[in-house]
Amino acid sequence: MPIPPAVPPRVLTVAGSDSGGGAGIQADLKTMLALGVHGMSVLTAVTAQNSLGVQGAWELPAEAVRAQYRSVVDDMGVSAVKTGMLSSAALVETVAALLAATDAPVVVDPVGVSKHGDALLAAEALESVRTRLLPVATVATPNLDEVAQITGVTVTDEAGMRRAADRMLGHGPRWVVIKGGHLPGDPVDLLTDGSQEHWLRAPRHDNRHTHGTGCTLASAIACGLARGQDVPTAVRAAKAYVTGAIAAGFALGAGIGPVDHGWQLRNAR
Ligand SMILES: Nc1ncnc2c1ncn2[C@@H]1O[C@H](COP(=O)(O)OP(=O)(O)OP(=O)(O)O)[C@@H](O)[C@H]1O
Ligand SMILES: Cc1ncc(CO)c(N)n1
Repeated sequence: MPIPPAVPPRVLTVAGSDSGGGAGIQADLKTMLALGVHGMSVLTAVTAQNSLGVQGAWELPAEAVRAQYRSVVDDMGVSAVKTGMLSSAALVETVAALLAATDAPVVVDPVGVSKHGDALLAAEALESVRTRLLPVATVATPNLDEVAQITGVTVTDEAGMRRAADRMLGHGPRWVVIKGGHLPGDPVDLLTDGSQEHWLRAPRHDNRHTHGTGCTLASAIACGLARGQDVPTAVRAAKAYVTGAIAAGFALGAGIGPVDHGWQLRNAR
């Protein structure tokens, strides 16, 4: 058996708990295990959630978020950070202030609503996302609903994705991935830093069990960055990983089941 490196790449997720295990902290930690890094977590909120929607959400105090972050970063160190559900303006501002002081690459998934349309971010927090969180992002990964909320651009085609990317980059992230998964046809994502443009195409899997796709993609990008990959390499690998996880999604519950974060491990058996 190969001897593992003494210090593995360490990825920290700052996100909410999804009791159904498809999205949120659970998706992030499973992705990190599957991609061979050490996963760590700062919990921002607890949701009661399943394949049918979000039945309840409870936010943690800013002090608890700050304390978790300090515990991890000051002792174990981080190679990359991923943010997900931040719930309120207070938590967005708290997390943005912590991240402004890190040298590690930061992947910001600006989570707004769940697949079922349940709010995971207060409307009044959007301005803090624009002015405090996006400027500290190495990569931001909005879906089309989040793009509309943040920039006001309604995207219906690839030209619209380009316009939306320009507007997103205006808020300060170094790179943006505009996720086109909600457009009809094969899912296309646009990765750009304003000078390079990469169109990432994959076959659409008609599996409706897609709970957690966005969290999984963002975490997988953070894993690649933690391994020292450049942004285009990390995003391409993450897209391949999430595509496989969607193809293998689990028909669990009466609604939208979770993607299978362990699909590569199962295939390898
Ligand atoms: N049916 C599908 N088949 C293949 N790829 C898909 C499918 N749906 C989405 N994707 C891809 O999955 C990734 C996540 O995109 P999506 O737009 O679904 O994120 P999201 O809405 O933030 O997800 P969630 O809210 O569940 O976390 C993107 O790379 C997108 O292109
Ligand atoms: C806790 C949590 N974070 C993110 C998402 C993404 O939609 C979700 N459904 N739940």
